Amino acid sequence: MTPATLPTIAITLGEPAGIGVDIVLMLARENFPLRLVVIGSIDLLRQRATLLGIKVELIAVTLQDIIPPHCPNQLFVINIPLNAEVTPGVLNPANAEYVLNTLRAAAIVAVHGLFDAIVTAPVHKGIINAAGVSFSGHTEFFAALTNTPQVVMMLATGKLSVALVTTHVPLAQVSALITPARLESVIRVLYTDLQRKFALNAPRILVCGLNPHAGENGHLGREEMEVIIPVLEKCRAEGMVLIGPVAADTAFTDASLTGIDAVLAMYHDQGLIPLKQRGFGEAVNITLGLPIIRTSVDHGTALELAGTGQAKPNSLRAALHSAATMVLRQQQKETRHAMDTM
Ligand SMILES: NC(=O)C1=CN([C@@H]2O[C@H](COP(=O)(O)OP(=O)(O)OC[C@H]3O[C@@H](n4cnc5c(N)ncnc54)[C@H](O)[C@@H]3O)[C@@H](O)[C@H]2O)C=CC1
Ligand SMILES: NCC(=O)COP(=O)(O)O
Repeated sequence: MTPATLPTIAITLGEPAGIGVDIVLMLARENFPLRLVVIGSIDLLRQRATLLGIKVELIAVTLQDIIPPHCPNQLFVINIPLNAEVTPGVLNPANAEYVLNTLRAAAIVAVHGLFDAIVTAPVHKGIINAAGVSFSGHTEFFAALTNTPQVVMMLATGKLSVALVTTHVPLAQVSALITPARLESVIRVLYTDLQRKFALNAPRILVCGLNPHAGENGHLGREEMEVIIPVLEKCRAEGMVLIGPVAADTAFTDASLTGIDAVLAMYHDQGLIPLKQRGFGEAVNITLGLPIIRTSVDHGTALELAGTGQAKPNSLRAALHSAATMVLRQQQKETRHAMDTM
């Protein structure tokens, strides 16, 4: 990779009272072949760096600037001003708009192709809602900003990738949300992006049932018979390899996962408990279906660790690596396509 082809990646700092700022500063000390631009408050970075004893040169840039390859202990920053002073660990609804502004800026630069990908540090969904803005997550926020009708949340660690049919919704609403239309479009996005972004020609997807024992032939719930099985049959008829619906309680055993590229879980905790059990702190959250590349950490704001130096940057490092890999894969595909059409 020559410096000219190094991906440019934007990182948003997330909730200012959380560990997002800390782990970005920690990662800045490392060496990696990328161009990095932080989107967030330069004052906040300066204050937290002092608190953590991290020596870092912070350089304010604009969208017109060319970003050089990353050098350890240096960060280029698109400054988004805070609305209020920040005390690590203490949430303040006054800064919710600041957080949303960082996400809006990141989406704009990615959609317009100024940067190749977005990596997000964690936000606090509760405080944004407390500030009066209905917000269920980056996934849904970026879907709305980019007018994307169907996005899919997928977390990956090592060989396990888990995608979700429903994301941040109350458990009581899950069954009603598992409609044939939604399930089919989630499967199509997952299948297409496993091919496009992960270079899997014929992905093998293991689909969980919703009910205990995948409904036990309708005796323990009817969603499998009425929704899941018909949709899987329709998609299989097009050649997709879809295994299931399988009982979710044994879907994540090593035997069950052999030869599987991704598991499709029906709801958040069905998929993310086993995923985080395997690799919490090392996994990556990827939004499939977006017109931009977006990855994130697998953890939250960990308010109690902010400013202590105890937060680990491993998941953020993995999220950067994963975004860069997807960018390079896309660049190679575009180059091949250009050569084919010459
Ligand atoms: N990508 C995102 O924006 C995400 C945001 N969240 C938000 O974060 C907030 C807090 O969520 P919680 O359920 O408490 O989860 P959490 O992930 O913040 O904390 C769970 C446990 O893991 C520890 N932990 C988390 N990240 C760590 C790190 N990098 N290094 C060392 N230890 C770490 C925490 O100290 C805590 O004990 C919520 O508002 C939630 O919505 C949660 C997950 C992802
Ligand atoms: N459980 C994953 C999570 O909360 C992160 O969601 P998002 O902010 O990436 O949509």
